[in-house]
Amino acid sequence: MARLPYIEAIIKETMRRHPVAVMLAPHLAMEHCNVGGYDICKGTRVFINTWSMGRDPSVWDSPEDFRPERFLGKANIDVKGQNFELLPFGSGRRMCPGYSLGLKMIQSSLANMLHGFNWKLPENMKPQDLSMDEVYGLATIRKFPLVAITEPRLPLHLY
Ligand code: HEM
Repeated sequence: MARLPYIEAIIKETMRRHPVAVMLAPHLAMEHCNVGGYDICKGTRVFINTWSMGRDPSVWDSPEDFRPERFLGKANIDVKGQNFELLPFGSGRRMCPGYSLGLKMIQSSLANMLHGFNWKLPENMKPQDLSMDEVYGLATIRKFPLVAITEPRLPLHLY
């Protein structure tokens, strides 16, 4: 995967715009603390809204644009809980313990799907017609299923 930086950038950009968990699991402040100038009292239940963070114009340039290139050459912005502007797996002791497996599965599936097939939208449909609306829930899913046409791009004996 280290040699497929654009695939990695697509996944980061997707997780910024469409995080699987819009709201991270509730966390409880064990002690009084101050985060970014905000006092958080002991016992406060804290909700992290990754959806809003990914669309914050004070953090992201043109946040509504889907632009994987924003992550190229910026290896310092990662999804592993150290860059607080992008927390699709949470952060700290309660962050997702399956993040490495999850990332590898998404990266290899996407790379294989793009390597093995040409993808296009159904006839007459333009990319801008594609609804990217979501349904809020424990995990965020598309409001309207994606319909795409695939055709093999490799010799048939390889499938
Ligand atoms: C792309 C795939 C995945 C995403 C986006 C994801 C996302 C998350 C998020 C956002 C949390 C909450 C973190 C927090 O509140 O700080 C979480 C927790 C958790 N995830 Fe994942 N996850 C993924 C895959 C997996 C996989 C593959 C496993 C197991 C094999 C897994 C197991 C868990 C467990 C056990 C927790 C609870 C951790 C705790 O509360 O201490 N996840 N995940």
